[in-house]
Amino acid sequence: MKLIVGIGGVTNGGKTTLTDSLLRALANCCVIHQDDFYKPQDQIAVGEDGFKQWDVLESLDMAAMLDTVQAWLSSPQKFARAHGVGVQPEASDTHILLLEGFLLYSYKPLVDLYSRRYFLTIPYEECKWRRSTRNYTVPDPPGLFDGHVWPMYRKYRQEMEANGVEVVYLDGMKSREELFREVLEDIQNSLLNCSQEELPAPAPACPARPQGRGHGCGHRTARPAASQPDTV
Ligand SMILES: Nc1ncnc2c1ncn2[C@@H]1O[C@H](COP(=O)(O)OP(=O)(O)O)[C@@H](O)[C@H]1O
Ligand SMILES: NC(=O)c1ccc[n+]([C@@H]2O[C@H](COP(=O)(O)O)[C@@H](O)[C@H]2O)c1
Ligand SMILES: [Mg+2]
Repeated sequence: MKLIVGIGGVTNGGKTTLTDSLLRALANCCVIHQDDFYKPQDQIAVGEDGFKQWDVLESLDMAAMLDTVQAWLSSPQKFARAHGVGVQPEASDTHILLLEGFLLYSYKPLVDLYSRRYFLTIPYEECKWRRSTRNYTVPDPPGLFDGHVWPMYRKYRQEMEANGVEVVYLDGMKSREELFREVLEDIQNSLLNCSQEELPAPAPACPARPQGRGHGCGHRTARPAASQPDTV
């Protein structure tokens, strides 16, 4: 069984922190960080606003990211070994790939590959404050947050919602521990549901189980969010 889980959402929402904790807790689990697919700095366009456009999809080599996901899909065991992840023989049928990044659900060829799409949100003020404490490889010039980062976040999120991409919203104001427990439990439940679907048909005496949609576990759509925190 293969499960691709997206840990997406706003910059400084806590994606990398949460992903690191999940990676330590889950067996046979690999990670792909979207940040690793930034194009070289001299290929990042400068907008009419004068800012380098770090927060647009075109600044990322998404085709290369997709290739990496496909390499995992074609052989999770080989991928894990190549990335120094020990494969546990007793859990070897189940493999999880975490995709982590701020624009995970805006690149069409990737969108349907997720079994679960999480989306971390935090309010504007908190985001601006956390961002001011971060050191990126290229430091933010004055005004970048209000002039580029936050408007692009709003734009891509609105597009995602308008396109009907179903995500599970996570409130990034919760503690690291609470978020970790919530998501770990949810992933473990997904694994249980998937393994139920893969069981042979029940014996005639048992009540019939509802039929799956025939796409396999890795291609099911994430359930819609129960509620969306009003954070934009
Ligand atoms: N749940 C949380 N509550 C408060 N601060 C957090 C939380 N998760 C992460 N942080 C802090 O917020 C900043 C951004 O976290 P990070 O995981 O790098 O976010 P992202 O990858 O979404 O940009 C870091 O300083 C981190 O320690
Ligand atoms: N990794 C880099 O080379 C680099 C350079 C400049 C800005 N950034 C920033 O990284 C952010 C995305 O990463 P986080 O979601 O971890 O904050 C974007 O908002 C972008 O402005 C990254
Ligand atoms: Mg990060």
